[in-house]
Amino acid sequence: MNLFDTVQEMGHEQVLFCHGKDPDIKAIIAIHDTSLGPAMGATRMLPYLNEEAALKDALRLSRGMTYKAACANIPVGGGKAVIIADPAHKTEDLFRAYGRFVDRLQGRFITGQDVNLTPENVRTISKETNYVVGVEEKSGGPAPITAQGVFLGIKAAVKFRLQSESLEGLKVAVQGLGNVGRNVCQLLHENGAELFVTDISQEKAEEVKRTFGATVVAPDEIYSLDVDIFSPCALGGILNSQTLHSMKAAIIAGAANNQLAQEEIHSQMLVEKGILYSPDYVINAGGLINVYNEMIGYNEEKAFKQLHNIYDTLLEIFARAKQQEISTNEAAKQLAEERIMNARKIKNKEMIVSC
Ligand SMILES: NC(=O)c1ccc[n+]([C@@H]2O[C@H](COP(=O)([O-])OP(=O)(O)OC[C@H]3O[C@@H](n4cnc5c(N)ncnc54)[C@H](O)[C@@H]3O)[C@@H](O)[C@H]2O)c1
Ligand SMILES: N[C@@H](Cc1c[nH]c2ccccc12)C(=O)O
Repeated sequence: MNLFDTVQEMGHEQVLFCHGKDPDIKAIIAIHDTSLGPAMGATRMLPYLNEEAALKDALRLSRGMTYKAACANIPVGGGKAVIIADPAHKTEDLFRAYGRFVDRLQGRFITGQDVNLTPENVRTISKETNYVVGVEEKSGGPAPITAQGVFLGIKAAVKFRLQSESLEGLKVAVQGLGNVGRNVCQLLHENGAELFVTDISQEKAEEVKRTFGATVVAPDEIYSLDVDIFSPCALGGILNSQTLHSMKAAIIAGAANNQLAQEEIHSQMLVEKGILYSPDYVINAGGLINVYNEMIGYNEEKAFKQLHNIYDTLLEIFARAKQQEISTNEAAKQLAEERIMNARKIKNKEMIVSC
């Protein structure tokens, strides 16, 4: 990877390589854009195959956070951090060293819990910096609100693609029954949908089968089911040439980040197959809305009002994509970039006035 070319192409403001000897720490903090406000992005910990894979993850996820905040109309920018390590080797020293790196950014980057971090780990990071959210879980953690946002996104897609206000009798395949996926199943079940589910944990799948009458399928069978909606709530990269080839669903709407394996190729493939795709960073903004509201003083009414924007924003994106004959992914990007450009123009005007 040609580092500066990539960073320039993706529009990042700053990428920090954090290294320490004692304790041994390797982390990357990617700040994509702060036009709308400080960069918010949770921290994940993974034993990446190589450093390039870690960097790619941080760059792509941080850009996703910028677009996520812009589409959700939240006045923050996008960032993301990855700690390159095996989660089996967590230590207090490691998280405190990481916290000091975050603190040195003096609020340009605000972080919290993502893949393989626990609320306890985030609490340890917060011993070194105040620029952490979700420590107290004042609002009950982000997953329930993320699931509600996904549910609203599914309803918007059903309205646009199937011209229906109801989910009654629709078949939905849910991949991943973790914190978000299980809540999505509950909301779908309560609204009359028929569930087909999978998880690598047999225990989770059996529990959802018992509780919501779902049909359990093997992990590699979930993509090709004859269903109306596919809701990916587990991993990224699941929309690829192989899975899309056999996909029969009319709608894809789920919580997972970075669903498209290769953005341009696979968003185009979705258009060609006539599948309506709800861009991941639009439909899964509930978690960000939640932590943002925690940061400014949690107000449930306000948070839910912002959450409901997901429904209207998706309808706007679908209509824009149809009108311009572009992918929904491209339409979402356009919307986000317009909002960021407007914010920059206002900032520039304010600077001229105050000069
Ligand atoms: N938690 C949030 O608020 C939030 C917000 C935005 C986006 N997301 C994204 O949504 C997704 C789910 O988040 P979560 O908090 O529910 O995570 P989680 O870890 O609680 O759940 C993920 C589930 O997926 C299952 N899984 C993993 N690999 C699988 C596979 N190959 N096939 C089937 N199931 C598999 C796991 O066993 C687990 O049950 C993630 O991609 C996350 O980045 C979550
Ligand atoms: N990880 C969530 C949002 C989130 C949860 N906790 C956070 C802390 C800081 C910033 C963002 C978050 C997402 O991908 O949308």
